[in-house]
Amino acid sequence: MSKPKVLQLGEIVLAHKKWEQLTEVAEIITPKATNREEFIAECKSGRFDDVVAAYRTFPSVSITGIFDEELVQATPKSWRFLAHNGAGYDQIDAHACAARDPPLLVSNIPTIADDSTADTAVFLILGALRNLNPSMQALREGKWKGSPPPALGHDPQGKTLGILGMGGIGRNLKVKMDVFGMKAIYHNRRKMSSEEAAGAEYVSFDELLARSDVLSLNLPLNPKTRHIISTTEFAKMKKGVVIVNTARGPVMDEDALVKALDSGHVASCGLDVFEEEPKVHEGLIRNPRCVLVPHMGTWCVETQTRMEEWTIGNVIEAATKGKLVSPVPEHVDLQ
Ligand SMILES: O=CC(=O)O
Repeated sequence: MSKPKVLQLGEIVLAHKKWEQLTEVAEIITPKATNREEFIAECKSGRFDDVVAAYRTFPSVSITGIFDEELVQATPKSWRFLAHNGAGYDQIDAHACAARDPPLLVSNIPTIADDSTADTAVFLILGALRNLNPSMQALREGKWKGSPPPALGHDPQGKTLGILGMGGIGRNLKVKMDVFGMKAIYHNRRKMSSEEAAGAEYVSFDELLARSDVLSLNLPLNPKTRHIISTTEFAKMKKGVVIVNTARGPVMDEDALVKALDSGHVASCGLDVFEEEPKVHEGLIRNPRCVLVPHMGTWCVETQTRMEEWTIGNVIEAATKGKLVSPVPEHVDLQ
């Protein structure tokens, strides 16, 4: 009997052993396309007609483009599963995938990225709050702390950490920042139990904005959360607030952030994600009070290995059992 076909969209960098397990149960094919137009043509050409599942990475978007309605409609009906190697799946329109007949079911990696992403947020909180970046920059320019030295930073102890989005990463961050003596409040679509929120206090969105000394964005990007933080929201925050974003750039209006930084209303920020990656707003680059990291929240051997392994596990389950291990929340009831 022939093996089910799996489409590989993106490289396997670390989890080679797990990939071997997949090759024992599935035949792997790779696209010939080098851009979206070619990929859609390849989908329509019949070359993927027996594909049942695909493995995909973030960078493979350079070949396929985003999985929107147009692309989803071009995929063959045999292709039922899309295993995404990442926590955030904003490159995939989960609703268009669900609406296809039959649905194209999507999985992500639910908890594996929590530690490393929260760790990145800790780094950014401390860096931005303590105002470490100007003198780190001055040191490399041979100017020691810089002249005059930068404004004094602030201790995290006793400050209020506002968490917008209390999922796995928000919760993980809350627990870690307890050690630094921060008091955590949060806002989320739904109020969680005290245990789920690790004891953080639930507040309304406006109260979160008004009370936070540091505001950390930990929510997924979707049409409802795009620019959830913009001019109106900055105006409701304390003067001197610190903003940290390890979620997705477009949840915050970058132009509005730059204006709030320039006016001094926002004291400093720590960003791992940007609105138009890899482009970074000039107003952020020129401002030494911005701690900037080029989307490296999960850039660690251990996490990346586990992310690849988990995603391959989803593909194996799909190819051999016709279901996913960790479907995205929108698709849980569809399989
Ligand atoms: O940004 C990283 C992820 O969503 O996994």
